[in-house]
Amino acid sequence: MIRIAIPNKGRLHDPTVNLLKEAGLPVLEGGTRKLFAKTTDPEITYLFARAADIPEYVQDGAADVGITGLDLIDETESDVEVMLDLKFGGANLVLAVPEESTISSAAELQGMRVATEFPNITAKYFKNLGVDIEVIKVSGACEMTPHVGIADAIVDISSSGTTLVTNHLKMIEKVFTSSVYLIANKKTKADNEKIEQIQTAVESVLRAKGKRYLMMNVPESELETVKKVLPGMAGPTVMKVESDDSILAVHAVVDASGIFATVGELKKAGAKDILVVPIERMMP
Ligand SMILES: Nc1ncnc2c1ncn2[C@@H]1O[C@H](COP(=O)(O)OP(=O)(O)OP(=O)(O)O)[C@@H](O)[C@H]1O
Ligand SMILES: O=P(O)(O)OC[C@H]1O[C@H](OP(=O)(O)OP(=O)(O)O)[C@H](O)[C@@H]1O
Ligand SMILES: [Mg+2]
Repeated sequence: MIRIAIPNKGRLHDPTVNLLKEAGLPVLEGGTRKLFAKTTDPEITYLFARAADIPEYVQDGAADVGITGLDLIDETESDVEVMLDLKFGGANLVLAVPEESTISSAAELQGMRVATEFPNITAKYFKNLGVDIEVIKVSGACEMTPHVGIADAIVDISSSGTTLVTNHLKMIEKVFTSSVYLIANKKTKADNEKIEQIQTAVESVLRAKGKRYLMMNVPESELETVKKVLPGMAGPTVMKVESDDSILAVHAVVDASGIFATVGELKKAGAKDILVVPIERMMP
């Protein structure tokens, strides 16, 4: 039995549950108040936990696999296998000072106080720079501390940057870049087929998100021109259309990012009846 720890609430809960669903491992009989849930595979169960606790649960074997933020993994210095960047929940830990402050670099904070919810990451960061500071640990509302004389600067999570601006703070350094990762217990991970399958399934979803499946009809005479628009592929699939000898059906997987230009070029090259279809999962 493999137990996967996933965030029980907060901003990481929904995207995690969605990704698992897309990977073919939906959370069944879920609900935010439950501790455990099943999925379609009888050998996998979900354990709902606080995002911040997940790294230690996985390290200690309370869960075999986990999904949580890299900042939380680093902060807890958990000894886990970091397997895969899931490309959501992106945020930076930033060093910030009051708008009116003349301090513009970490080095200038020598001997000063820095408030944070991430004392370990903060201490490591300043130690690496050889700058002595006092870390003030807070458990929330960190942005307020420089304005009430508790700290001279903060290290806090920033994604849109709105909170900093609202609280009259400015970023002076980026301390840590985080996103959500798939992690595993180091002992269980070794040669565990089920964990490998979970990784493959999730990876296949991420890979597919950047791609689109294109289907089109192409007059036989235009095939070579159309093929030139679809470069870098293993080659499109070309099929005969039963009702019309002069028309070929061409299918190809293309990058989603360039789809606007690709469709325009295909049209110019003579392709017709173009369909752009999302791909659920892609396994190499
Ligand atoms: N704008 C953001 N603010 C806070 N955390 C964020 C943000 N964007 C991404 N994250 C990531 O989310 C994780 C924190 O999730 P967590 O569930 O603990 O916080 P939350 O959604 O703010 O919930 P809570 O209400 O319990 O604070 C961290 O890994 C963090 O990097
Ligand atoms: O750059 P932004 O997009 O503004 O996001 C950053 C803010 O979001 C988080 O707070 P959250 O909303 O989780 O409140 P909390 O402090 O109660 O956890 C974080 O602690 C920052 O304050
Ligand atoms: Mg929060």
